[in-house]
Amino acid sequence: VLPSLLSSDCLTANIVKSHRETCQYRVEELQALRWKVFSREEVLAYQSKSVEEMWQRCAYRLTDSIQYVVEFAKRIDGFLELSQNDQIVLLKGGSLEVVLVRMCRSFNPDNGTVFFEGKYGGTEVFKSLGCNDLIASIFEFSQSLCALHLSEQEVALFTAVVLLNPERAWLQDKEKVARLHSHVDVAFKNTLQRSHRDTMLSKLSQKTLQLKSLCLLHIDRLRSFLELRPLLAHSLFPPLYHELFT
Ligand SMILES: COc1ccc2c(n1)CCN(C(C)=O)[C@H]2C(=O)Nc1ccc(OCc2ccccc2OC)cc1
Repeated sequence: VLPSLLSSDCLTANIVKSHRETCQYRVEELQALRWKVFSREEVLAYQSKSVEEMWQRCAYRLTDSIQYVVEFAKRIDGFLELSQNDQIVLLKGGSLEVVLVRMCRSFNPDNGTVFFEGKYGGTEVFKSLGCNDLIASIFEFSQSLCALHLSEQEVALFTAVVLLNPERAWLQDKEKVARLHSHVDVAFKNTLQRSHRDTMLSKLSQKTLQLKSLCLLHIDRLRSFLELRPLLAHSLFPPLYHELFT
């Protein structure tokens, strides 16, 4: 038992450290900004932006976050030992899922606002995107994830489990990813048991299903936005966003 517990604790420490180094904003910073809510005028300004400009702004903001998720993945013991192909498959399939889990740290459940471009705003800020169902689902997901009151350690381990998903299509060495995934899963379960939070596991598996449908909805809304503007994708979005989602 001892060796596996030691290695599991080492992996937990590595993942928590990797999260802390790549989480982009510390929770304290995000909490301290909660009072900075967009004014009526600022909301109206966002709502008068074109669909294209709003999609571009969101794509750039999300791509900022995704770059931190790429760095998080690279610091997880074992990730860089996977083939390049499998590293890209896991990031293509999981980076937005990780961003959406991390986003709960920058969501204020008391007034249903999320951090965006320096202040907090509600769903009305994103109206000109023209995909209120995607935005509503993201806010509902953040609200329900906040209700679990995940610690930073739990966010770190949960996002590592989400990222190292051996069921992603096109993996070359599925067994190798499955071994890495099971090590992280054991580390996560040990951590939850020690803090008597193992009731969390069933709730988190539901969250994983919701993440999958959220990301499919994002791809679907992005596709319908682009099918009317075929040439725009290359000029409008950061290359990484384009590479991951189109
Ligand atoms: C990792 O956690 C976080 C949380 C928040 C932020 C960040 N990181 C990076 C810094 N950031 C800044 C600078 O604004 C925040 C941000 O991106 N906020 C934000 C962006 C887009 C939103 O909805 C639109 C949308 C969501 C999903 C998919 C497609 C979408 O639209 C096309 C909502 C909020």
